[in-house]
Amino acid sequence: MYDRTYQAGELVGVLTTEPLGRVLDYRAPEGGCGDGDFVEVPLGPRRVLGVVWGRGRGDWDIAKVRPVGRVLDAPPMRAELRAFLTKAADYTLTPLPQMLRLATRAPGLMEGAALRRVYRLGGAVPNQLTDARHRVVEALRAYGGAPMTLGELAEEAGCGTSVVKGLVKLGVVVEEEAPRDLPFPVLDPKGGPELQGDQVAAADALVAAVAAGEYSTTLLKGVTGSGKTEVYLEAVAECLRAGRQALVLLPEIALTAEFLTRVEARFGARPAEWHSGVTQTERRRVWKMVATGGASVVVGARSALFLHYQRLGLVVVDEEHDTSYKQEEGVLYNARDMAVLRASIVGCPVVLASATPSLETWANVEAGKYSRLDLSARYGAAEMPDVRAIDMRAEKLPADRWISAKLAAEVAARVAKGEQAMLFLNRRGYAPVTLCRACGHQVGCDHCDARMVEHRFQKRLVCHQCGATKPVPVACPACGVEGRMAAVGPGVERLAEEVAARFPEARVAVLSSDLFGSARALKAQIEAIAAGGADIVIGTQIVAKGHNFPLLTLVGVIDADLGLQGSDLRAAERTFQLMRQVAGRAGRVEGRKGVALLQTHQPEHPVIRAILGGDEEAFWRAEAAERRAAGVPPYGRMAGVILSSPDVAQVFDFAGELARRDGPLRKVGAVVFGPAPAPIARVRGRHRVRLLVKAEKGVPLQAALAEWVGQVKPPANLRLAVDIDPQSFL
Ligand SMILES: Nc1ncnc2c1ncn2[C@@H]1O[C@H](COP(=O)(O)OP(=O)(O)OP(=O)(O)O)[C@@H](O)[C@H]1O
Ligand SMILES: [Zn+2]
Repeated sequence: MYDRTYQAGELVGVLTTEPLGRVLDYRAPEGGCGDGDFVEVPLGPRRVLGVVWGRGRGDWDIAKVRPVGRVLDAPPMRAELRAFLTKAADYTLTPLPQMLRLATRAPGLMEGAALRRVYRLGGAVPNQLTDARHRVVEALRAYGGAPMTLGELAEEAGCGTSVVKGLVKLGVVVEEEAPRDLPFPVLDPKGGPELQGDQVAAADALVAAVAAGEYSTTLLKGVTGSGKTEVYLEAVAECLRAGRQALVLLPEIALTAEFLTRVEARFGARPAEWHSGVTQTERRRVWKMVATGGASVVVGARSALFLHYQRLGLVVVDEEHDTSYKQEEGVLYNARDMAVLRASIVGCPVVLASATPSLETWANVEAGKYSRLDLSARYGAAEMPDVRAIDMRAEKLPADRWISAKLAAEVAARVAKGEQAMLFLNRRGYAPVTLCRACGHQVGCDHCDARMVEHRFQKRLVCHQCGATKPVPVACPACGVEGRMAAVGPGVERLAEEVAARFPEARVAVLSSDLFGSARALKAQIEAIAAGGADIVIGTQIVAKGHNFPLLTLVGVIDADLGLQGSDLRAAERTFQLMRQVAGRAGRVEGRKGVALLQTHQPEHPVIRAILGGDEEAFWRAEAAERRAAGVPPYGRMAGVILSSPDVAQVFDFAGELARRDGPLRKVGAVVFGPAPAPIARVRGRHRVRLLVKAEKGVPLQAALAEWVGQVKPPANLRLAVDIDPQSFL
């Protein structure tokens, strides 16, 4: 896609974010325009944002072709990004306008540069602040001193604007007219820790890859606590020296705060931050600065892949196995795979870091497509934890208790020594089921085929599918008998109750994504735990990822079998990754050896044995052999088609017709399975039906899929989504 310029009046194609299904023809404006220019074009009565996308097609009534309104004052979109969007759209079968929307999600793109009034911390030292005033100061600190508009600041602090104005009078907060969009401070690549053992060779290899300035993908596999982060930050440093930009993707916003602090310590200033929790003002600044070179390092969530890098030199995907890299709503894409695609188009290296890589990545290494670097020991003298099973069949626990005597004794021993214990249960809320003891009825959601989960903290039942809530009923909604509704099974809140009863002296902290109003509150809690502010930590999967709790020496997994149920083809892989990851939180400091105890009803299960045995390569080989035999990913290809409609008969009829007209799929040897009701057969009042397409690796599946679904036009209220390489089968 080479760039051309067009003289005034020449026909140009313009791609907009409107769902039109095609690039529209316009005439180049006075002064001409070029490929990639951001333009404002008339569309019906409106003016919309677009990007010049090649020469005009000329297949439009020439008398109706209108001129481009104006060329915007923004750096043009590079050919590289246009090519990436095109290929990503083709790969995920997403209409191009929807892809463009991912790349233009910055506010105010159509406005020019101007001054605006912003607020930042001033010199005056605050003392004796009211609660609301204190929150304003904290909000400014949390964003590392980045200025905010009055509205943003008041919203972040949860107070009225008069509180901010009051602080301005005191000199604690400064009000000023600032040019929009200041560049980010320059990061200093010098310094960094002295690397040890196999860290040295790994960092050298990554630095060399950055210096080469060519596409390559490297798996950086290192046991938990081995220094993967320190190693890839050396590659980031090399990128800074070479005057290129680095992107570090993290799987979860909750991890960014800790990570930014770490980058600041290493490079002397904070990098740009990009995710859904960032203010509009800051988003706009990041978008512009990335495009003009005023930001050299971006730390972000998957959507940071769609920024307009001026000179991208490195992409790091941390915890590359993490399922949250798969976007499950709107455009269905896997950020890890798209990172590799973008890097291959730009011509820069990708680092995939993980202690427990995905089988996809492992297989790509085996096939010689990716290279691999290993860090086999923890940093310093810290040792890997012992992992052991507790056979729950022998434990005979009463029905409302979940901590075995063995685990309880270990917890008590840690608490007595002043160390920390973590209890892991991957279930939010108080109890997964609310049941009537008189008739057996289970309370379900009114809009979904899902049971309501009791959240005692909120005093409500919550649907984890659609978010609907209702009070816990006193009388059974089915039989009307009062006072027999009972909570069945444990969630973290209920586990916390058991812990409080059994260890009344211990300080207990519960970490679950729904218990924190903001990322900041969660960060504060994590810091408090790291500093020794709790004896027992109870958590869902947010505790498994990336955190460093130096005092933690015991991890107890309440139900190691939880992930093994169900028919997901990745159940074994996911359980293995999660258990190894959570066990890896224990004993991260030298002299404090850690232990992980897995409560299980099936200690002989091959996956549980693999987790205990710790022979990872053997596990991957066995898992790979099974998938190969079954012809499923990564050794075969899959695509899911999810159809939904308020009308159950209509959606089954339509799915049935699609399944019968499978000619385009058969041409490439692909087979369609279904239709079948989706495991969650109704969400938000819509009935859901799935089709699954399986094909051999290497066949042109996307083209066949496009032809196949293109044969029949869905009725107006039926939604059809194609999920290439599906990760979840709900
Ligand atoms: N060469 C080094 N010099 C000083 N400290 C180091 C070095 N390597 C690692 N560390 C420290 O050891 C700890 C673990 O390192 P790091 O967080 O980079 O490991 P990781 O492999 O990314 O861990 P995880 O997979 O568990 O997230 C950190 O506190 C880090 O600062
Ligand atoms: Zn629901």
